[in-house]
Amino acid sequence: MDLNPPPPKSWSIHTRPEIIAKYEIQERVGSGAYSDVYRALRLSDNLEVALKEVHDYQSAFREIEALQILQGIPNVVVLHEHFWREDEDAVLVLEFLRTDLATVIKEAKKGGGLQVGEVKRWMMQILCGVDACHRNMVMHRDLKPGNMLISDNGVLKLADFGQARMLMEPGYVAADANQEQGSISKEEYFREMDEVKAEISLDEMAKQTNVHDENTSCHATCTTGDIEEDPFKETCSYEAHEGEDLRHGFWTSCVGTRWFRAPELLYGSTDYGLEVDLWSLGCIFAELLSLDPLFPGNSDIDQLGRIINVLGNLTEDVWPGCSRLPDYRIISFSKVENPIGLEGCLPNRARDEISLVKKLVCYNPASRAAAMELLHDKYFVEEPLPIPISELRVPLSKSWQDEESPGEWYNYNDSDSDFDEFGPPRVTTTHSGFSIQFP
Ligand SMILES: Nc1ncnc2c1ncn2[C@@H]1O[C@H](COP(=O)(O)OP(=O)(O)OP(=O)(O)O)[C@@H](O)[C@H]1O
Repeated sequence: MDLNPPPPKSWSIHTRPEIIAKYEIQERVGSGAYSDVYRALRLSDNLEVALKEVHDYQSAFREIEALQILQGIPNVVVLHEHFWREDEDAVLVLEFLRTDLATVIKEAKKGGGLQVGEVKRWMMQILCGVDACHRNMVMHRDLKPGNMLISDNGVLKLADFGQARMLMEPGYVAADANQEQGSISKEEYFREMDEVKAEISLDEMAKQTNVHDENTSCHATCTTGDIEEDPFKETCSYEAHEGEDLRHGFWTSCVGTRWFRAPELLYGSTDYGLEVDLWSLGCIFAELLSLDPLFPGNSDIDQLGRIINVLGNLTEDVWPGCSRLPDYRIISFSKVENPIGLEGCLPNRARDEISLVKKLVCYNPASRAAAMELLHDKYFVEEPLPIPISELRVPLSKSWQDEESPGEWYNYNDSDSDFDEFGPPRVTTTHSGFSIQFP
């Protein structure tokens, strides 16, 4: 159902002379946790663009940096230019993309479904985009169908890099569906990422001060370094701006949209990597196959509960080392005797489709297949073949907000609501504090 957009959070874009001198603002077409997005025309040539006014410093910084690194990659949204002056919100000028993968799924569910050849072509485009991000050591951290925008001619583009992290200096070869891959192996890029993370000393981290904006969300953090420095002084960097909790590691676990959030994040990991994107990919692929979200949790505990009901309990047998996850001993679930398995979530789907999802939706991050590997999966070269991009059915517009969406960051910090929704927990005291068990 298309609903009217809520009122914009700011009208400042209409009063910015440097913007209205170059663009004619048409209408607001979307908004997110930190942004308002407008359709506009570039006065010089009438090109349709999206003006994304970002109300959060860190989010703007990350998005601009990631899009600059990923410039020229066919499956990533184009950043034409940006405006960002002191004391003003950043405004990103992006290519305008009318619809998204969430709308494709919604339309398919309304009637007709998706043909296997269509599913394969959407998947391949997603894989090309994610592979390019990972080759450039960009961890997106918020992959979901609504962040996969689609052009009128069927090209899918990853968007919304406001939560992305740059893991190291860019320079890897961009992925292209028609190009031979292999300039860097999965092992290499995960190893290099680990090395880079190891190089960041805790001393350096300790110099940083987090500034939490309680009115926005738990990932709205920045550092004193951020504020003082010109954000674009360095063309590339590995930023150690996170580290909310130096006892654990370098990253915040508070990222991504719940339904697509990897179990290591749900268990509070701060030492995770590109594999969190691979989990999200698996959830998106399952949704393309079933037209329903794989794990539509209504709280973080419910999210974990749903995953456990499908994959079984998380134990050292399935993921050696999982018991060291920060919240592993705090949140425990009763034994699930008969997990339904991914087969149970994808009835009527072929074995090779389920096995593709299994390569991504698995507890142990090290077992998840890299995007590059999946691009070479036999699934994509077997009949029925992926249909040409020009034959994809593209919705004419985007459904506004999904009424059933998990509400992104809504109530993330409200742990009480999580517990209420899941059922009565059993709380016991332990030598290190307490433990909560859910039925
Ligand atoms: N390039 C674009 N072309 C057309 N519409 C866009 C574009 N970029 C964003 N939008 C629209 O604006 C909405 C908000 O954008 P986006 O998701 O990037 O913002 P956000 O504040 O980072 O969101 P989120 O709350 O998901 O983190 C999107 O759902 C989409 O509808």
